[in-house]
Amino acid sequence: MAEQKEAPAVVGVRGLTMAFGSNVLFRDVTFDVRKGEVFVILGGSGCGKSTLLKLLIGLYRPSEGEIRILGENLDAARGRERRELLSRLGVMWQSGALFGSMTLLENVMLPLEEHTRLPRAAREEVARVKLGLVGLSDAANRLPAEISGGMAKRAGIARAMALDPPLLFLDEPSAGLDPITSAGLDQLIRDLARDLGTTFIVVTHELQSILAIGDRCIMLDKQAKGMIAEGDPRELRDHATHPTVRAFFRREAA
Ligand SMILES: Nc1ncnc2c1ncn2[C@@H]1O[C@H](COP(=O)(O)OP(=O)(O)OP(=O)(O)O)[C@@H](O)[C@H]1O
Repeated sequence: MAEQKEAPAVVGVRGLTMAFGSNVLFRDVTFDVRKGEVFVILGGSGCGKSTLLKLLIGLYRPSEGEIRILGENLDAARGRERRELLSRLGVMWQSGALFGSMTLLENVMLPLEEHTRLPRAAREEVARVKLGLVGLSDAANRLPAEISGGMAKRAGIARAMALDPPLLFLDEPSAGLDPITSAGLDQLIRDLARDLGTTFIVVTHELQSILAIGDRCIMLDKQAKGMIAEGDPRELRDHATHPTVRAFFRREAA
């Protein structure tokens, strides 16, 4: 979409290298994520997708390179400045990571309790709105054990959106879901990106999801220890020449 090419970068990664001891996961990774797009990080098992996500949300520090988030240099931000920057990022982990002893409503209220001074009634109202956005209004008083896997993911997204983050990170959202539930979640992600203008960064290796939700993607590769593709997933499927990229998008053996 033309207007998305014009949109400002909300994430800027330059020359990013990450190693654990002598184990270099990837080198010299460079990309931008533009406001309002659904950006997918993909690649085979062990190539460093989750590690890249953790770098972007400040859980790890890079071995080399620069990460700019919402215009700020993440590594240079310290103390309160860093905490404030990180509190503007919403994250949904693979399992949904809901607290089992709390209702869905209480789970979504939790970040509001931690990061705002809103009175209880206002926190509850905001949380109900978020549950409504993900289609869970009727399940507000249920416990995580009483809902399906797909609902747990939706609740995880509602909680990640509690503070209206401009940037939302999703770690393997379709993991463990059947294809129909997974397609419903993809539709939700697209709707939220379109209606709220939220930027999504999604780690996944589900080809159907990538094609359904991704405006752009990057592909990491374990052998290459870095990025081997960047672009519109549909164009990569149709035109990529790199054998690993072609194999992935065309579901061929590499
Ligand atoms: N905290 C850590 N300490 C040491 N090594 C780590 C750590 N985290 C990850 N690694 C190494 O990085 C590799 C890649 O891990 P990562 O979880 O980022 O991959 P991934 O692409 O998300 O894989 P998957 O799709 O299987 O989840 C691991 O195989 C491991 O060797």
